[in-house]
Amino acid sequence: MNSGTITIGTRASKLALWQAEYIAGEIEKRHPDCRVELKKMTTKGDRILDAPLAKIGGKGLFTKELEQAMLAGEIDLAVHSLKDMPTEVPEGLMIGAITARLDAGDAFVSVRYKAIEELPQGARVGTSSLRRRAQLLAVRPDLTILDLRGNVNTRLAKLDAGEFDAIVLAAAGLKRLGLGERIRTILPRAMILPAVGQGALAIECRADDLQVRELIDFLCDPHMTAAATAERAFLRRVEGGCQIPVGVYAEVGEGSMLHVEAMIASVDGMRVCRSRTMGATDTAEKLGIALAEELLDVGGRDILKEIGITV
Ligand SMILES: NCc1[nH]cc(CCC(=O)O)c1CC(=O)O
Repeated sequence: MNSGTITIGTRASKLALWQAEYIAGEIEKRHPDCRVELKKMTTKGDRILDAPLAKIGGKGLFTKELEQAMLAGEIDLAVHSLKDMPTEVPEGLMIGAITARLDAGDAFVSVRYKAIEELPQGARVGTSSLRRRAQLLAVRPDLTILDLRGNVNTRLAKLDAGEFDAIVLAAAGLKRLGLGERIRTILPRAMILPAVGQGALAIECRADDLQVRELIDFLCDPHMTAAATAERAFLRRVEGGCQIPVGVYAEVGEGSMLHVEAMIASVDGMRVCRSRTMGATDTAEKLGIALAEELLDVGGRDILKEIGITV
């Protein structure tokens, strides 16, 4: 940060830009004498568009280049979708703030059909997420799940071109882009548990940059921070990324208790291990780990072993 100017690094997709501009606007509103600049960057996840993320492998596909630029001092902040952030943050960096979620849910989007129940036998549903695939197949084993990658606008264009009968996307991304009217239904959490951190933004900064840390502190949502702590602890314990079919959702409810719900499924949706727990918000990390242990013990470990992950 030089003379009141902060540089935010961002991916160049419409959604990433919207998110970075939103955070830049919030910072400037809160700190009128601070100027925020955006620096567009490309990540590995942006360059490889023809393969499912689970097949590309590796963690931090959407974050690594931004993190390297931050460590090199070229940018001061990176704004990410929390769900794109690996559970381990590189040495020297930290998540300085986690915002409230816009919407944690997954959206059912279709030209012809209003809801998943209306889809005919064998209907073609587009998603490259193993989590969505498994949970869709668990309730509708007849569906044909087809790979669908690309940014939100590309995915909608493929749906509109008739490649799919329906697609499933994060509701938050659609809403942020002003495409909320494309959502036919939000899939209920009883059917589809979201990805870790879905719908929330993470603002990453250098751990030793106290000035910037203080500047962004107002963006922290305490309830979401507790929820994210539990969700990310769960994911860390099951060694997950976008490579495995896991879903988890935490929320601070009545009496300030943190409720956590999670699932591990086989890729074909035939087996789903699902459970929930609750406790005080300051035990978020423990709750997430305990839930992971429970699910591993009731079948999750075997499911992960089949896809080559030993925990
Ligand atoms: N996987 C890519 C990605 N990362 C964040 C979002 C949406 C916004 C969010 O979840 O906060 C999306 C698109 C999607 O899953 O449909």
